[in-house]
Amino acid sequence: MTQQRGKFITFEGIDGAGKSTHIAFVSAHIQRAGIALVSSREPGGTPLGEKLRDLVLHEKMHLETEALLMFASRREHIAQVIAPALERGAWALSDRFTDASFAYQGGGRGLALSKLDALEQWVHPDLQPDLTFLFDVPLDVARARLDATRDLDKFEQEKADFFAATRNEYLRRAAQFPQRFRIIDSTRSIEAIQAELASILDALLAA
Ligand SMILES: Nc1ncnc2c1ncn2[C@@H]1O[C@H](COP(=O)(O)OP(=O)(O)OP(=O)(O)O)[C@@H](O)[C@H]1O
Ligand SMILES: Cc1cn([C@H]2C[C@H](O)[C@@H](COP(=O)(O)O)O2)c(=O)[nH]c1=O
Repeated sequence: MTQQRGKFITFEGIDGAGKSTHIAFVSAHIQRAGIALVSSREPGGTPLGEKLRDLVLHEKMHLETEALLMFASRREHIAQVIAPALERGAWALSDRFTDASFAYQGGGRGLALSKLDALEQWVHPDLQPDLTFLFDVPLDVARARLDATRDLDKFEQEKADFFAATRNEYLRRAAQFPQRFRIIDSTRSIEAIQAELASILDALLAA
């Protein structure tokens, strides 16, 4: 019998929207259904990808260098982690994927979306998430959450207009691909959000 391909789930949102808070919950919910999974992040997810992450989150660089490094990290992540997991029937969870490149490098920084389309076609022509959670909050809510918790990296130090453009591009992508995106209103309590995540996951588990 052929092994059924696993599902690929991605988590997106502007910094501070709350996506990382919910990944452990999603992971535990899927594992309770008896499904093996891998959970990783972008940029990063492999030893090489984590080195690229350190560079791209802390060094100033040309916008196109930044986009290329995001896709370099992604190429390695797909080859080493995501594709092998899906092929053996495990599910793969990724804290950010290509929608983040469209939102941050395209929306936030203004890189032509046609260049991102070309990179996407080159790096993963046949791979798209089965489900993308977009954790959505107004900018002031995200900023207040970030300020309360940590030292800010290069992206997190960007100004409100950068995040407004990033959020708009996320919402544009969600409207473009409604079959895979679920927009999660992340102004609600963590418990209310997790009840919604559980019901979306249960539908996917039953499919
Ligand atoms: N629904 C929520 N209500 C209140 N606080 C929240 C909520 N979700 C997350 N937080 C808090 O906001 C902070 C940022 O959350 P988290 O790290 O999950 O954000 P993030 O979107 O993953 O950010 P980044 O992308 O920068 O890693 C954390 O302190 C978290 O506890
Ligand atoms: C994948 C990807 C990420 N980014 C940015 C978005 C965030 O600011 C950081 C990653 O940090 P996180 O808070 O741990 O999610 O990187 C990007 O600009 N482009 C991308 O493709």
